[in-house]
Amino acid sequence: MQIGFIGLGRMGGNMVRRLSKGGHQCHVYSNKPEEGTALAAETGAIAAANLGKLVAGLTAPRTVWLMVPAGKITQGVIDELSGLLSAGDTIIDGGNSNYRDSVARAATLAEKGLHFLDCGTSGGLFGLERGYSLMIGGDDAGVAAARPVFETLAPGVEAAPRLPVKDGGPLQPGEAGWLHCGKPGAGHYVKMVHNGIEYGIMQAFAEGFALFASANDPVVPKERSYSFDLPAIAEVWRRGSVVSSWLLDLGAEALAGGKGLADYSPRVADSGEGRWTLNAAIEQGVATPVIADALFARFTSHDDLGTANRFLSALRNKFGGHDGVPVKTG
Ligand SMILES: NC(=O)c1ccc[n+]([C@@H]2O[C@H](COP(=O)([O-])OP(=O)(O)OC[C@H]3O[C@@H](n4cnc5c(N)ncnc54)[C@H](O)[C@@H]3O)[C@@H](O)[C@H]2O)c1
Ligand SMILES: O=C(O)[C@H](O)[C@@H](O)[C@H](O)[C@H](O)COP(=O)(O)O
Repeated sequence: MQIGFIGLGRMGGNMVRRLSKGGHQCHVYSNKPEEGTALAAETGAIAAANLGKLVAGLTAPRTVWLMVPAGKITQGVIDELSGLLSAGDTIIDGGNSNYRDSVARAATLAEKGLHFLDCGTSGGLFGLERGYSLMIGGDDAGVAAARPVFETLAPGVEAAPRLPVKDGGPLQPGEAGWLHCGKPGAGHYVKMVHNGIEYGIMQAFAEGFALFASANDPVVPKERSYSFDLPAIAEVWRRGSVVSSWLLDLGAEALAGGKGLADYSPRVADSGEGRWTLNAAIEQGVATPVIADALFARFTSHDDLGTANRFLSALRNKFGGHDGVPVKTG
C-alpha cells in the first residue's frame, strides 16, 4: 500500500527499507533532507521536501507513520500534520511515546475525524532483518487501514515456533508479531511495560557479570578467588542455558568485541519508559521492585559527584568516627 513515513533515523530508515522491499510505496520526510534523498535513491521511496508536499503526494484515505523522537517533537509533527490531513486519514505514532500522551492525542485527532494509532515498536537496529514486534492501540478502522503495513513490518508467525496447543490451527492474536492491544494508548502502554521488563532483565545480567568481574577481588580468600573469563561464560550460557536470550547474545557480542566493556560508558541513560512504568505501578498499586531497582540503578550511574554516597560516608564518619575512604571488608 501507499504510506507516508516521517522520521528516517535508526528506526524509520530501516522500516522504510523493509516496507519498500515488501512492495509498499513509501513517501518519506525527515527534517534532515539528506536522509530522505539517500533513502529515496536506495529504496525507490519518494522524498518530500516538507510535510505539506508529503501529504499532497498521498491519495486519500492516507496513512502516515511517525518515527521521530517522543515528546515535543512528536507533538509538533502531529499538530502540523493534523492541519494538512483530512477526515478518514490515519496517523500512526511508532515512537516510544508516553501512553498518556497517546490517549490525549487520539481524542484530539478524533474531533477532526482522524484515526490515531499508538504503535509500540520493538526490535531496534535488527528489525530490518528480524522484523518489528508491534503493539497497537486505537480504533478498529485505523488498524484495518494500516494492516498491510503491520503485516510487512512484523516478524511473522515463523519467527517463533508455534505453541503445540495452537499448531495447525488458524493464527491467533499476536502470533503474526503484531497485536491490536486495545483502545487508544493500549499499544504504548504494552510497549512501556515491555521496556520496564527490558530494564529488569538487563540489570540482572549486568549484576551477574559484575559479580564475575570481582570474584578475584583481594577481599576474597585465595581458595575461593576466581579469574573468570566473562566472554566465555556468556558464550556457554548462549547454548542451552535457561538464561539464553537475544539480550544475552548482544551482551556476549559486547564482551567479545574491541576493548570489551571498556568501550562503553558507565553512565546509563534512559528515555522515560521505566519512569512511566513506575508511575503506572504506583497508580495501580502494583509492586514492581525489580523494575524500580533497575531504573534507580541507572539514576545512580548518573551521580558523577557521588553526592548521596559521600553523604553516607560523612554521616558514618560523624556518628562513629568511621573512615570516609571506602574500605572493603571480608
Ligand atoms: N532506536 C531504537 O532502538 C528504538 C526502538 C524502538 C522505538 N524507538 C523510538 O522510535 C523513535 C525514533 O527513534 P530513532 O532511534 O530512529 O531516532 P533517531 O534520532 O535515529 O531518528 C529520528 C528521526 O526523526 C527525524 N526528526 C527529528 N525531528 C523531526 C521533525 N521535527 N520533523 C521530521 N523529522 C524529524 C530525524 O531527522 C531522524 O530522521 C523514537 O520515538 C524512539 O524512542 C527507538
Ligand atoms: O524494544 C526496543 O526496541 C527497545 O526497547 C527500544 O524501544 C529502545 O532501544 C529503548 O527505548 C531504549 O530505552 P531506554 O533509553 O529507556 O533504555
